[in-house]
Amino acid sequence: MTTASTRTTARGAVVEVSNLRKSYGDRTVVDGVSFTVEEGEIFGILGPNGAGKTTTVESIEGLRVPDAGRIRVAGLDPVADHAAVTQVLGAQLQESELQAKLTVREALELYAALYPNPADWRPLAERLGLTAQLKTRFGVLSGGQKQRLFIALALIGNPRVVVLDELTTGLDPRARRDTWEIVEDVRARGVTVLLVTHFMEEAQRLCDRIALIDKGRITALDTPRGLISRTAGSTVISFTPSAPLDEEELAALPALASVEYKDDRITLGGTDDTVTALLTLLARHRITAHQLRVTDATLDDAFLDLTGAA
Ligand SMILES: Nc1ncnc2c1ncn2[C@@H]1O[C@H](COP(=O)(O)OP(=O)(O)OP(=O)(O)O)[C@@H](O)[C@H]1O
Repeated sequence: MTTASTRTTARGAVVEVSNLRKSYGDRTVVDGVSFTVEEGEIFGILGPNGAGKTTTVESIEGLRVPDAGRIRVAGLDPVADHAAVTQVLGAQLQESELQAKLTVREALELYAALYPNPADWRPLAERLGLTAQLKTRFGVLSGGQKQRLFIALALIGNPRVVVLDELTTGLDPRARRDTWEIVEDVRARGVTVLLVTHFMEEAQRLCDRIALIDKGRITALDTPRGLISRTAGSTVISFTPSAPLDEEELAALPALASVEYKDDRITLGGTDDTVTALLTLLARHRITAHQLRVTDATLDDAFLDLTGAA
């Protein structure tokens, strides 16, 4: 289980979003979104397709102009102070933004030249495992290598905040895990990370806090653990009883959220209180619980529960 959610982070807000609204025609796609990102945290934005995630982060980057609301990045307005914001905020490029013929080294040099105090690209390339690819053209890099280059380019201006949108989409599980380690390393160096993702496992592993966005609104904002504990049935208990159990007695267990009977196995959703009471009930009837498993609900369960996407 990740320790990310237990880190202490509060060093002051570096990104502030207050009552952000954006419509396209008569469709409101961001409808009063507010949150703050603390310096040094990995803040996740999670939500179904079309929820308004990219619109929100691109407004923070100053690439879209909000209809209403207030955004500050390190105290700066992303639209009015756009040039200054690009110096403190590094954004991941989209694939279409790099020419296929450019080598990794040329891309690093080109982007370093955009900043007054860029990072030295050599150790950056080394850290991201790109040293062997410096002469390779962008067009022939693997998906994982391209993502590493995008992370390097997002970091080359020594930003305080980096925005990573759909970072690991299309990567194989190995490359995805390698990328997660890189993101953790970026944060360990004091950079605040704003991460947009579809992957629950990624959000659970990396994020200190997550804003769940659905239909342009934040439906929950908490640590991964906090989101899971809001789920009805955050603890899942399954077992095979050695003798039949009274269904009414089971139904009366405290904090019980669900009961499922399948073959001779019983699965309950509940809390720690449910587990304790179940064990007492079993002991009272001298019933043994074979293959007793007690597991936590996952962020997946919380997501479905909290976005109503089930
Ligand atoms: N420039 C635009 N013009 C018109 N509609 C747009 C524009 N950009 C986004 N939209 C619409 O706004 C809604 C939110 O889009 P957005 O890209 O912010 O969602 P998202 O949560 O990032 O989705 P996904 O996970 O699919 O990338 C979508 O329905 C999208 O079609």
